[in-house]
Amino acid sequence: MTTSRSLDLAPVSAAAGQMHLPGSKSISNRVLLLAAMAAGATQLEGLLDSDDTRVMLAALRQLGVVVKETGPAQVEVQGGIPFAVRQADLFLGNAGTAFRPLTAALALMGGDYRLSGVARMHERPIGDLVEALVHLGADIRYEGNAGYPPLRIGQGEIHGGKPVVVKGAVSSQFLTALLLAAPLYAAQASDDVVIDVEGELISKPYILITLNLMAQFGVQVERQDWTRFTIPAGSRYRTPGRMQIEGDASTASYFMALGAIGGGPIHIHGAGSQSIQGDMAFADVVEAMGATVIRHAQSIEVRGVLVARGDKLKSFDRDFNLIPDAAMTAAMLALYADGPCTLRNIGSWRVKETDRIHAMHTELEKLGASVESGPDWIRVHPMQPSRWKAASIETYDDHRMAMCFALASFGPVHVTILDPGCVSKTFPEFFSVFQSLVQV
Ligand SMILES: O=C(O)C1=C[C@@H](OP(=O)(O)O)[C@@H](O)[C@H](O)C1
Ligand SMILES: C=C(OP(=O)(O)O)C(=O)O
Repeated sequence: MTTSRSLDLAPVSAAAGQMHLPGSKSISNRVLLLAAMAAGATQLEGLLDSDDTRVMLAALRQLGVVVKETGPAQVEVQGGIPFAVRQADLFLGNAGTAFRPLTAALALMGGDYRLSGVARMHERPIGDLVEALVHLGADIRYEGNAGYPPLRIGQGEIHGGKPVVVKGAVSSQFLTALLLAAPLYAAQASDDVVIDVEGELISKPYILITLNLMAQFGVQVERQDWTRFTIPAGSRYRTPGRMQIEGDASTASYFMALGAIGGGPIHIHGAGSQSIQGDMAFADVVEAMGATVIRHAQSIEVRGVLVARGDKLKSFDRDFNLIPDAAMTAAMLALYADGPCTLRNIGSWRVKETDRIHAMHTELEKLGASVESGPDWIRVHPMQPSRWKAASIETYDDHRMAMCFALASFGPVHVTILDPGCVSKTFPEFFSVFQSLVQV
């Protein structure tokens, strides 16, 4: 039964069927901004319709960018810089992919802006990005705590010449933000724009998404390893005319998992071997755990074991730095493994929609699981059949907590998901799609 406050999931035994992924969040928010910065009209097809893209769309419209809805999941963006509106107060919810890139773009736009979000967004760090932009001459002030939103952005005096230095250990979105915004001043610059990464860079595959999409909008970035990125002087965005957005690979992870523990086959349409998203590597994770994966160009099929009948997946001890979002799904699969599963190098979980290491640890224990965790790792022990406890799972306003814990319904107890509506951050229809694929 569904209420707005909770969703009761009865034990399920198997899963099979077909599903179509909603558009990729990471790609949708990048191409909305790219299309807004590229002169002329861009048709975007397959756009994600969720909280994170709605705040980006609303912000762009507030900034004077004309965006017309031309069909389902389809918009036409009339781009051009600078944006027409030079003064705006923008609310960006909890969308990192809107907040970070808009901070960089608006810092170079020559207007006066205020950027804020939900309370949790004001606890998510942005200092490394602000520091890089301020060194470049941007005028950015913290309205509350130093290092965190809300931000006030003024006109600044951007000076080129030196490399822009950014740290990448807290979030790759800071580098993505600088890269996406770089053509705003590379267009007029007489020298190439150089961005250097200081120290470790996490979540690297997301940078490849950024570079790929910038190239589709006419800007070729030269990458030297993961330390130096060069945007040629004179680079400016050109509209590709039309762009098809692929399905969301992080969302695909829940359905790959469903095939792996519910027998399958689950056929996931919208992203496959041609995907530009790093989270497609979650297919390798389920494969290593014993599932059979068939990769098509734009879809993927997963068959697996029947954990409700007592079958087991193989355990793992793995570094998940490259796929931090899909990693949460792997933590759930650990319940059905043949030994303890360790997820390493996931320190960024602490600063996402919630402290995900804490949240996962706490909620898995409510189900009866034995869990250990440290600053940047978590270990989940497989569930013994007699240990399962019916539980109400807190979701901490984190869409991935809600989507992950749906996978607990393969245990023998009822699982209640609290505030299931929080899936609207990236996949408002998640639970109806999930329920259409499972059998009691
Ligand atoms: O650039 C992106 O689209 C994203 C990068 C990742 O963040 P971090 O780089 O902060 O790990 C990821 O967790 C987030 O959901 C989307
Ligand atoms: C970390 C996430 O989101 P954001 O884009 O807000 O960083 C996520 O979707 O898991």
